[in-house]
Amino acid sequence: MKIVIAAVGRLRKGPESALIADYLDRFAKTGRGLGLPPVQILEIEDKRGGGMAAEAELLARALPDGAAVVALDERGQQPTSPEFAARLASYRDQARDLCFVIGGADGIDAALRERADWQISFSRMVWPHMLARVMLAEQLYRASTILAGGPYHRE
Ligand SMILES: C[S@@+](CC[C@H](N)C(=O)[O-])C[C@H]1O[C@@H](n2cnc3c(N)ncnc32)[C@H](O)[C@@H]1O
Repeated sequence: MKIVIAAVGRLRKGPESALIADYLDRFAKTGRGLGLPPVQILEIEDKRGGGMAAEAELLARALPDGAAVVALDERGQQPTSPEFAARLASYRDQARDLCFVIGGADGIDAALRERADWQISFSRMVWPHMLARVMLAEQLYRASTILAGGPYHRE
C-alpha cells in the first residue's frame, strides 16, 4: 500500500510545513506497527496558468494506478475521525493504494472530483489549501492512534 497526498501548490518553509512534517512524522511512527506506510507528498504546479483543468490533468497523472482517490472538498461527506480511521484501515486491508487530492485556489476540477472514490470535507467552510493539508496530516495521525488504541483521540 502507498499513501500519497497529491496537492496543488508548493509549500514554502513556515508554520504549515512544520506542522505537516510533525504530524506526518508521528503518523509514520505510529503507522509502522499497523502496516501503514509513510505518506508521500506530490506537489503539482501548473506554470502555464491553465487553471483547474490543467491542474486536474497533472493531478490525474500523479495518481498511482488503481489507487483509491479521496478528494478533499468542502461539499463532500463529513466523516467522524473514527469513520475516517476505519476507511483508512479498510484500504490497508485491501492492500489498495490511497491518494488524497487537494485542489488549488479554484478547487478541484468537477470531472476529477466526480471520479473520486470518496469526497470528504472538513466543514462547509472553505480553508486555504495549505491549512487543508495541515488538517489532513493531523487526521491521518489521529486515525493511526485510533487504530493503535492510543489515548490521543477522545470522544
Ligand atoms: C481554497 S480551496 C478551493 C475552494 C474553491 N472554492 C472550491 O470550489 O473548491 C483549496 C482546496 O483546499 C481544500 N479545502 C478547502 N476547504 C476545505 C474543506 N472545508 N474541506 C475539505 N477540503 C477543503 C480543497 O481540496 C480545495 O480544493
